[in-house]
Amino acid sequence: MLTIGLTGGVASGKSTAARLIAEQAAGQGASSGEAARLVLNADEIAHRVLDEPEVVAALIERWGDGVRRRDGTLDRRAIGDRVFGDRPTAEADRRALEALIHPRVRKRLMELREGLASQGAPAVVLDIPLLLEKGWDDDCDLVVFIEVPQDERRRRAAERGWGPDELDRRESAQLSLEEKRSRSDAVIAGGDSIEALSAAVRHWWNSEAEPRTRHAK
Ligand SMILES: CC(C)(COP(=O)(O)OP(=O)(O)OC[C@H]1O[C@@H](n2cnc3c(N)ncnc32)[C@H](O)[C@@H]1O)[C@@H](O)C(=O)NCCC(=O)NCCS
Ligand SMILES: Nc1ncnc2c1ncn2[C@@H]1O[C@H](COP(=O)(O)OP(=O)(O)OP(=O)(O)O)[C@@H](O)[C@H]1O
Repeated sequence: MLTIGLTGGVASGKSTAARLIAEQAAGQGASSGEAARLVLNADEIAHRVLDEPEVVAALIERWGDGVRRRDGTLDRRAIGDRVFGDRPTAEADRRALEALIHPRVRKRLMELREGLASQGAPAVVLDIPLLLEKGWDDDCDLVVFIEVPQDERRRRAAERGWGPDELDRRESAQLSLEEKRSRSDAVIAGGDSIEALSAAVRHWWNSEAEPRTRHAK
């Protein structure tokens, strides 16, 4: 099974690119559900981990009731303010959060990947924002950088409801775009339109990835 990892700037549309790659991997005639199961999204897994009772308890013990919503679940916005903000404690808080969340995300990712391999899936696409930072690219046969100009990414971040500085705060907690780009095997332009992204993915898949599916274990 070919393992493809995605990287890029924040709000570069990695999830959209992942879906398009998975559609190529699943092949013509595959349903959208069959393609979607080939994508493993670390943000989604991390959000589920944040619902685990021992994780909720540990974070409330660290930060108090300010990170808890009325219904008892964690308030991701409040946690984001602590770990990406300008507070002097932000970096230490982020490291503590990652130390709690990442081993659980990693375990789940590996289980899901094993499951796909045992079902004979042709490929898996890892949509993991911190792929390179955490060395999880070691698990990948191919790493793809999704390139989107910063003003377009800012526009998409604003559509998510993020304030003007949120993208910079999060990006400054990640490797530089230059490093992500230089450590990738391929660069796919994802700024113009979904149609252009789709065509670029198709071209890359046919020339670089599909031939590898025949050799990948
Ligand atoms: C801080 C949290 C609660 C904020 O939740 P929120 O819903 O606002 O953001 P979401 O999880 O959707 O992440 C959006 C983007 O923020 C960036 N981001 C998230 N966590 C981190 C981090 N630890 N370091 C750098 N950037 C990050 C990524 O680009 C990600 O795609 C959440 O991101 C979190 O729990 N982060 C720690 C776990 C983690 O590292 N997740 C990333 C994948 S493993
Ligand atoms: N090539 C593109 N052209 C136009 N719009 C796009 C393109 N790629 C993604 N989008 C749009 O941008 C928005 C964000 O995309 P998506 O959900 O894939 O990003 P994401 O995966 O959340 O971002 P991140 O890279 O931070 O993980 C979506 O509304 C999506 O439809």
